[in-house]
Amino acid sequence: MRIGKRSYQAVNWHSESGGVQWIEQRLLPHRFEQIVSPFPEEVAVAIETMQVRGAPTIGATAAYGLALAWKADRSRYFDYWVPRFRSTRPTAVNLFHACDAMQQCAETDPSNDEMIERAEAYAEAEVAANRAIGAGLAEYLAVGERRILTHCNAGWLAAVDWGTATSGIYHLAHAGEKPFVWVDETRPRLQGARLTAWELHQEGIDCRIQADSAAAWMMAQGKVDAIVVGADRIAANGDVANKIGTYALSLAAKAHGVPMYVAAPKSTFDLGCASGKGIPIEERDGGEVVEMDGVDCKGEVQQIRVAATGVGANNPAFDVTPFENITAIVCESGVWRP
Ligand SMILES: CSC[C@@H](O)[C@@H](O)C(=O)COP(=O)(O)O
Repeated sequence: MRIGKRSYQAVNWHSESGGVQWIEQRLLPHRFEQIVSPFPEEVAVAIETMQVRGAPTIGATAAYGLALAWKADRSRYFDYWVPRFRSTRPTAVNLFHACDAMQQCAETDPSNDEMIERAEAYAEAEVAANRAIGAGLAEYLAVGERRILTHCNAGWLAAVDWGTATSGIYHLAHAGEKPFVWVDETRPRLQGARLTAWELHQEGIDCRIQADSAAAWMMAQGKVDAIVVGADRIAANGDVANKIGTYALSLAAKAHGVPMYVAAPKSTFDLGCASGKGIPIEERDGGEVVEMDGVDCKGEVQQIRVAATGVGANNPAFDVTPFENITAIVCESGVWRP
């Protein structure tokens, strides 16, 4: 999608250098920087430290990283590199599907180029899926549901390109409609305020950031026509793991009769997981809750602490929304009603 007049993807193969290129998402929206690396360990660290994040982007980045590992260190591929990438983050199942796909390819003893082609095919399939999801979603949202609330960043930064939740919004805008988006800031890492609002702004889409705790009140006042979120893992019964706060949104949506759509590619489904009870939820450092960074009046990045020193913080990164709170799950092959 666009930044200014140029199109970018969140992660891609950088053929000039034979490495992986990604957007350093922790610097956004204040600084735009792309990193290129030929080292699989640096790619694994980029996933762990959330330089890249969002379920489909995590999967594609791991696929590229494993193509690099095949080239750099083939003898340790199965025993070290595949487990190394699988350990980078626990909740988004796309990561595990990508590792499985690259492992299967490696078992056929391919050339380095074939492994890179496999990773590219993996990433391209995600982009095609997201585009198709958007076309399906746009049909729903075009029927009067134009004040859309979204949570976290399920945009193109999270999904290589197009986004999952945002894809429908972009399709509507490209068709000349004028969607409006309430962007939940998404505590504690603020993916909504930092990333989604920036993405939408770059695409010229009207949006407004709000505190997560404002969402239910906006629904109570009839100012939200639909909620669209992404997912990190969808269990076989339709329970959906997504960014912390999604479950609370679903309760408010149900109470106010607001439709809640989940937009996700098939790579986010985990049919081996019977229900949300089996989904591993990432626990992150409490520092993310009590510390913040941003730019000061001179444009320099500063970190501040908002709570008393020595007070601990609880930081579950995801929650599970039960299927009965979800109106529909839109994926590339159609619409599923849990
Ligand atoms: C299209 S991505 C959907 C989800 O991955 C997204 O909503 C989300 O929860 C991302 O979490 P993050 O911790 O930023 O990787």
